[in-house]
Amino acid sequence: MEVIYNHQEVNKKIEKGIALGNFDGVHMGHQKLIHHLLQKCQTKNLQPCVYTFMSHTMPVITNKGTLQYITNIDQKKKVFEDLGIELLVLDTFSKELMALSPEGFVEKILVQELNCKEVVVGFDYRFGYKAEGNPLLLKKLGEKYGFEVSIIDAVMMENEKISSTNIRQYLKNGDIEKVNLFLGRYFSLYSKVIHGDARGTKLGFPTANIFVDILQLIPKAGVYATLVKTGGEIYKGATAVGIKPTFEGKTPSIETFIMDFHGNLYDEYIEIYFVKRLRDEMKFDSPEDLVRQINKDIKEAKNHLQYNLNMLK
Ligand SMILES: Cc1cc2nc3c(=O)[nH]c(=O)nc-3n(C[C@H](O)[C@H](O)[C@H](O)COP(=O)(O)O)c2cc1C
Ligand SMILES: Nc1ncnc2c1ncn2[C@@H]1O[C@H](COP(=O)(O)OP(=O)(O)O)[C@@H](O)[C@H]1O
Repeated sequence: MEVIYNHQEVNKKIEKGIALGNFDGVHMGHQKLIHHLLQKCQTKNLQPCVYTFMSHTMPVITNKGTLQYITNIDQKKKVFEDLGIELLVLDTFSKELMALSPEGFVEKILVQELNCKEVVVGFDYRFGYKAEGNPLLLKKLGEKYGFEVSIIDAVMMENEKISSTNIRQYLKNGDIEKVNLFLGRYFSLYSKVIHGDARGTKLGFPTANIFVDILQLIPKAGVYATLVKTGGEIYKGATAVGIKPTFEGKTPSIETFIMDFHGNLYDEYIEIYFVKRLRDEMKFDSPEDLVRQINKDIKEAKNHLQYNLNMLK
């Protein structure tokens, strides 16, 4: 899959089918949309492309601060590539772009720059100045400029609409199983191993602490059964999310004891897949009490994970 960071660098000669949206999470609804696009592209011999922005557009449009994301750019790239997208355009949501009317966006970006012959969007897609354009307008503009538009309905699961907003709420509540159901894969964090307080080894449980971008949405504080990918291998893990109240911690950290692993992970990138929430984070009276509980957590995590190890590629 080719990744381009500026619409001006796209090869205009190639006719494309394009999926439009923010795609945070690349959840089951997004995946349905992508599958629809791939089918259309195959029938019409078009290059399947996703056109999206480096950062979410809504906080910029509504001027409401920032929005934490479910999937970072690296993860989005991987999921789109795995789905079969051939070109990913990660454009900058610039002032010029923002100022384009809905028709201006269609004419300048979709038609002139991207050579678009097919567009697929979700039912709630908005575009153009102040997000004034909707899917019906896009359909009309498609007739004028010569491309077909498909509008994909919300995908439902357990009587609920799958949406990035719902997934964000479930993550905040620690309902990781619902998050995983809606994503159609395990929620994961992909980041670099950093130094912690160097206490883990002394306690008998070294933990790989990862760097967390303030824009990354993380699951509710607590202990989780996780799978950990490092060096191409997958291990079982027990991950603590929180401030370590036992040690009067203040800043949130994410740290993982990796089972059957020995080695140095500092500065390596690891991916942590959240499988099940085990308990809330607690303040223990002594480090010994914490260690007793960590032993129990590891046993419990192991039990939950024994059938899940093969679920990851
Ligand atoms: C499975 C597991 C569960 C944990 N649960 C708690 C907890 O409930 N409360 C707490 O204060 N710290 C908890 N911790 C975090 C430990 O306090 C932490 O691993 C230790 O302080 C080492 O930190 P360091 O890596 O920064 O040196 C947990 C760690 C693990 C691996
Ligand atoms: N089984 C393991 N699980 C997690 N980290 C391990 C393991 N074995 C060795 N390590 C290494 O030990 C480091 C954690 O040691 P720890 O004493 O907790 O220090 P820190 O506070 O810097 O995280 C990890 O970053 C990793 O490099």
